[in-house]
Amino acid sequence: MMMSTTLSDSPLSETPAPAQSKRQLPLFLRNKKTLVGVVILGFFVLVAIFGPLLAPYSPSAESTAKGMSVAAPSLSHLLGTDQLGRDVLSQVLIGTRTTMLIGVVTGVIATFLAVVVGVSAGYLGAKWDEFLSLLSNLFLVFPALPFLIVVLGAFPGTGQVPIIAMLSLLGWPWGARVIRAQTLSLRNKDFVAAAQETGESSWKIIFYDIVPNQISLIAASFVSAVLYAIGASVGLDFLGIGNTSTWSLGTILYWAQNGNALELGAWWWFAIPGVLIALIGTGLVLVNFGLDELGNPRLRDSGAVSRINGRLWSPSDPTAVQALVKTGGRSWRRRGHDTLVPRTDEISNSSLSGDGTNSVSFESLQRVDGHDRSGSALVNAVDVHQSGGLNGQVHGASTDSNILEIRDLSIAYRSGTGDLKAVNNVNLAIRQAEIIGLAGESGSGKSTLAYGTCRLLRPPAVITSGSAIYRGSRRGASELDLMKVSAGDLDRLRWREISIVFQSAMNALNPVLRIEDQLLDPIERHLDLSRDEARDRINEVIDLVNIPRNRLRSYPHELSGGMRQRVMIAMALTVNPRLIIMDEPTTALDVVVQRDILAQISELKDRLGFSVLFITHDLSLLVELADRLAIMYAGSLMEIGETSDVVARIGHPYTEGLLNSFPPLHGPRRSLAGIPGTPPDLRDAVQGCPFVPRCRYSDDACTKIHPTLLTLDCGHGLGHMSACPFPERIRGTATDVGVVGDMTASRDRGSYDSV
Ligand SMILES: Nc1ncnc2c1ncn2[C@@H]1O[C@H](COP(=O)(O)OP(=O)(O)OP(=O)(O)O)[C@@H](O)[C@H]1O
Repeated sequence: MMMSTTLSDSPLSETPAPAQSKRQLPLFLRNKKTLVGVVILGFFVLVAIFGPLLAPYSPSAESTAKGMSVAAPSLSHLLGTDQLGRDVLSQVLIGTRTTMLIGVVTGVIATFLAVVVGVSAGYLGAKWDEFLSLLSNLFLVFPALPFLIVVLGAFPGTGQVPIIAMLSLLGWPWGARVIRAQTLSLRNKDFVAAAQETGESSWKIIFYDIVPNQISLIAASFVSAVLYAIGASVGLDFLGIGNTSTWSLGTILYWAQNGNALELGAWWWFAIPGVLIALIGTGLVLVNFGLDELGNPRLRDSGAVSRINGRLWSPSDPTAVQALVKTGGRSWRRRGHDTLVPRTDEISNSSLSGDGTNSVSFESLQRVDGHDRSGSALVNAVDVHQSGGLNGQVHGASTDSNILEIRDLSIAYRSGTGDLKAVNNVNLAIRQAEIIGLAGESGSGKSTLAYGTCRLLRPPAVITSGSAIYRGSRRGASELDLMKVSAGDLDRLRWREISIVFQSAMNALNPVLRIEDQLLDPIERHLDLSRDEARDRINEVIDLVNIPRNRLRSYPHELSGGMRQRVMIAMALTVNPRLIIMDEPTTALDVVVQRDILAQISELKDRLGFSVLFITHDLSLLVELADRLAIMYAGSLMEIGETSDVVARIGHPYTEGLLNSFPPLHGPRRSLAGIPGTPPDLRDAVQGCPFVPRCRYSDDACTKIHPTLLTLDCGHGLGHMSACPFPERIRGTATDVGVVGDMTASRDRGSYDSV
C-alpha cells in the first residue's frame, strides 16, 4: 500500500497558501515590513505636505502669559510649550516638513550623482573606472563634519541650501560604489554583449540595459541617501551648526537642549521630536528591506526554506554547490563520532592509484561502510506484475535493493496567482548500482522532482505530499524518510550519500578557488582524513575522471568545459556517495566530449557501484546510457521501464515523440519529427491525459481518463509501465528508433478512474 505524507508531515510544507487579500496587493507591498514602512513614511509625507496648514500657532510666536513657559501638554497646546511659551506641536508640524525636504532633495541629488559616477565607472571601465573610483574613495575618507562646519559657518542665514548642497556632495560615494559593482557584473552579461554586438551606442545600452536592471538597487540607494541626509541634518541642527532660525526636528532638539528640557522634566519638548526622527528612520529602513527583496526575487518568496548551515540554498545559486559540500568548518582528523573512518590496514592495502601511495581507496571505504558495492552487486530483477495496475505504484516495487523510493511525491510552486503543480504524485524507485534516466521536455518537472527529493528546493516550492524513503544509510537507520529527517541529518546525508552534479559546472565551481581546494571541501566535511590522506583521495578521484594531476592547481576558468564537468563529477565522487543526481551534466558540451563523459560515468558506475539519476531532455542520449528510463511530462511520469523495453516497445505517444525529436548518438541518420504544440500550463487544472492536445492517437476517451502508470504485459525484469491506456495504438506507426513489438495492454480499462 502506498504511504503518503500529508502537507503537515513535511518539514518543507509549513507554508500556507497566500491569503486572498495579500494576493491583491502589489508585489512590493506584500511584505509586512515594507507595508509598515510605507504606512509610516506615508504618514510623514502627509505631515510634511499639510502640517504647516494645520499648525495652530506660529512656531516662533512667544507667549509671556503666566504658566505658559515650559507648559505640559494641554488642550490649548497639545504637545506643550518651550521655555519661551512657543507651541511645540506647531514647531513639530513645520519642522517635519523641513527635515523631510532636506532628506528627499539630498536623496535625489546624491542618488543622481551615484548613478552617473557608478554606471560610468563600471561601464566605461579602464581609465574612467580608475579616476571615478579614486574620486569615490576620496569622498569616502573626506573629513565631512569639519568641512560642513566650515562651509555652513561661511554661509550663515542662507536657509537649507548649503546643508542640502554639502550633504549631497558627501552622500553619493556609497551608492556609487554599489552601483559600479553591479554595473561591472551586468556589463559581462550575455544580453549586454548582444546589444554591443548589434552596434548599439554605449549610452543606449546604459539607459536600456544597465540602468533598468538595477532600478531596485538605485531605489535602495536613494532610500539610504535620504536616511543619511535626515540623520546628518538633524545632527547638525542639534549641534547648532545648521540654520537654527529655521524650524526642523533637529532645531527643536537644539532649543530643547539649550532650554534644559531634560533637567526641567519637559519630556514633550525633546521626546516627541526624538520619537518622530526615529520613526522616519524606521520607515526608511523597512522600505529599504522591501526594495532589497524586490531586487532579489529569492529573498521575497515566502514559505518553506531549505538551509544548509543557516545559508539559503538554491540549485541555481552559483555558489550552492560550495554550500552543499562545505557545511562544516575546516577541522582535520575529527574523531569520536560516527563519521566514516577508514582502517589503516585497508588504507595501505587497497589504493586505487596503483602507485603504492598510502591513499584511501573506494574499495576500502565500501568495506568500512559495510556495503559491497562492486559492479557485480547488481540486484535481481523484481517482477512488478504482481503488484501492477494500482494507482501510485512504485516502479521497482519495495525491495531491499532500492536505495531510494519516491512515493506519491507532489511538489508545487506557490504564487500570488495560485499553485503551479510541478510534480504530481510521482512514484519512482532507484535501485542500487543502476543508471536511471529521467527524460522530458523543459518544464516537465525533472529538476523539481530531483531536488525536491533531497529537500533542496527553496520557497516558493512546497512539498504538498509524499515521501522519499532512503534505504541503508551509512549512519545506521535502515529506512529514512527524507521528507521527515531533521535538517542536521539531511546535511550529513547530502553529498556523503547523495551527491549532485549540476548542469553548469562554471556556475557551480567557485571561480576564486583552485580545483584542489574545491575538491578538498567535501572530504573535509564528510570524511575524517588527515591532510595527506585527503590529498591522496583527491588524486584518486581526479585520476578516475581522467584529469591530469597538474590541473589541480588551476582555477575553474583555466579549464575547458569538459574538464570542468569532470571536476564536478570528481567532486560528486570524493566521498563515495551511493546515489549521484546528475542534472543535464553534459548539455553544454559538444557531442564528442559528451560521449566521452557518458562512457566514463557508465564505467565508474560499474566499477564503484553507485546509482545515478540522470536528468536530461535528450532521450536518445539516455538510450545509450541508462539501465532504465522514466519519461516525465507535465509533472507526471508517463512511462517507465528497462531501456531496451521502452525503446523496443514504446508504451506512450509522448515517449515516441521524444525519441523522434533527437538524432541518435550513433547509427543511421533519420528525419526528426518533433512533438507539435507546447506542454500545458501547470497552473491550470488539466482534464484527462495532459498530453491529449499534442497526441496524434488521442480521442475523446483520453480526455476522460485519469492517467495512471500501469504495467504492460510485454515488459521483463522490473516491468514496463505506461500512463497511456491505449498503447496498442502506437503499433503500426513504428518509428525507426526501435521496433514496436507486439504489445497489448492486458489491463482492465475499467481500472482507470473516470474524471
Ligand atoms: N522557482 C520557481 N518558481 C515558480 N515556478 C517554477 C520555479 N522553478 C521551476 N518552476 C516551474 O516548475 C515547472 C517544472 O520546472 P523544472 O525546472 O522542474 O522542469 P525541468 O523539466 O527540470 O526543466 P529544464 O529541463 O528546463 O530544467 C516549470 O513549469 C517551471 O516553470
